Amino acid sequence: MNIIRVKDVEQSAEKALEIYQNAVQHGAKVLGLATGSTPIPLYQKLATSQIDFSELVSINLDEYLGLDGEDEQSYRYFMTKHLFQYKPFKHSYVPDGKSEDHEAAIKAYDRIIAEHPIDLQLLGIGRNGHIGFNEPGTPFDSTTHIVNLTQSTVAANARFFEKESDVPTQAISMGIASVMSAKKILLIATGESKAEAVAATINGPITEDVPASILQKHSDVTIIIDEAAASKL
Ligand SMILES: O=P(O)(O)OC[C@H]1O[C@](O)(CO)[C@@H](O)[C@@H]1O
Repeated sequence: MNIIRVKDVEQSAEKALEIYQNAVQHGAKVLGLATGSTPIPLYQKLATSQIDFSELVSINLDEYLGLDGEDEQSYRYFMTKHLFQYKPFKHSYVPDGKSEDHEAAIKAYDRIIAEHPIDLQLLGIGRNGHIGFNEPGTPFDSTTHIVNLTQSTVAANARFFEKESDVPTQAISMGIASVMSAKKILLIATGESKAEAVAATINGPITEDVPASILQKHSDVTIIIDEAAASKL
């Protein structure tokens, strides 16, 4: 694991931008993307950068079940708002949260990942160590699947909704094995609320109780953390 400690959120985004510039210059063709508040400063820098994504493919980690791409709370909408409207990709895949046939949507997404091997996978991390929507207890060999969100995750994501009861309780998420299949992984964690999860991910045992701890087994992981997120290392 390559740990990059930075002073604050701004520096985390600057450092992450360098990694994207380098990856695209070296021929990256498929970018695994994440949502949540952590990646927003990076997306702002990518949106105003000189990088051309029009020949690249993006594959997003997850999508709430029951929301379609036009729903302002959907992750497709989030990605369009923060990145795709400024930097279109050749194709941007997001799991289908509105499919009537979840099994078909899951199989289709696994096929997309198999046909487009991810060169650089961006991750945030949940306060409970989740990656994507892979909550604690998710098998390390999981591929795309339907997840039941924990109360901690529903509460953490409620800030984007009118009220907590509006937060979907299920999502369709790339699995941990799907994430681990990426050639390179970049995890960004900022803020005190992630300090425990970061310490468990980097120094803790590899356990399904902390999904991100599996990253210790990946050959090319970079973790960018600010001082607050590094405070329990
Ligand atoms: O970056 P945030 O908003 O703290 O979210 C942390 C994690 O929670 C999720 O948004 C899922 O709830 C992940 O996609 C994200 O990595």
